[in-house]
Amino acid sequence: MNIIQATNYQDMSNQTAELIIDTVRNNDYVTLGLATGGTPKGTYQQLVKDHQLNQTSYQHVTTFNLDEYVGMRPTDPNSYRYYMDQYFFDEVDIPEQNIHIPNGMAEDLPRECARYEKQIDDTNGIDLQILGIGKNGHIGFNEPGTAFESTTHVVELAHSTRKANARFFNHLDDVPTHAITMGIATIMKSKQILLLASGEDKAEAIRKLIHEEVDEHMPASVLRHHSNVTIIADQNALVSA
Ligand SMILES: O=P(O)(O)OC[C@H]1O[C@](O)(CO)[C@@H](O)[C@@H]1O
Repeated sequence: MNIIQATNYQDMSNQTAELIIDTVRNNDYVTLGLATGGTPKGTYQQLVKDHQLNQTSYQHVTTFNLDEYVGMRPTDPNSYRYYMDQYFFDEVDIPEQNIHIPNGMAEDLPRECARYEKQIDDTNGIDLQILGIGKNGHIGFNEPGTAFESTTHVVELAHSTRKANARFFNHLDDVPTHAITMGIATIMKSKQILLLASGEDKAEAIRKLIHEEVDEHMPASVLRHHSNVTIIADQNALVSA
């Protein structure tokens, strides 16, 4: 695993954006795997800035998001679709038909998961996957104990994850209990992975990821079995590493 130490959140965001921009500019077709949450917001801001300043185009880019809440309409401000529109898609020239996010409103959720997984495979897989990390080591919404062989599936969110995400909602009770997420095996099929982490809150998870053994109770640890992973973390997230 490569580890890039950034000085702070802004530096982490700038360095991540530069790597994404390089990939987007230097390939005729690119499939990006995208993450939500607080961590990648600054990266999207940099991508949008670069699109406005340097006209980096996303016409040839296809995207697959990691996850979406079950039962949440895309127009709900707390949905990940809304987040992506707000911070990235509405601000660049990506064609609507190139955007993919699991449909949390699907009536048949297992079927939606299978459809999403197949769509990723049919697009020839993800070239560059962006990941955040939960304090408990989750990637996407794959909570501790998720099988490393898992593909896109429905998960029940850990209480700690709902609590952490409650900051985006009015009340903890409003945080959905379930989500659709790419599985660990789906993430591992990506050709290249960038995992971002900022702040002391993530230091313990990053320490375990780097130093402890690969174990399903620490979902992110699976990344040590991937041949092209870069951790881009700021100093605070690396204090224990
Ligand atoms: O970036 P944050 O907000 O700390 O979240 C970390 C991780 O948790 C999630 O938001 C899910 O809880 C992921 O999407 C994200 O990668």
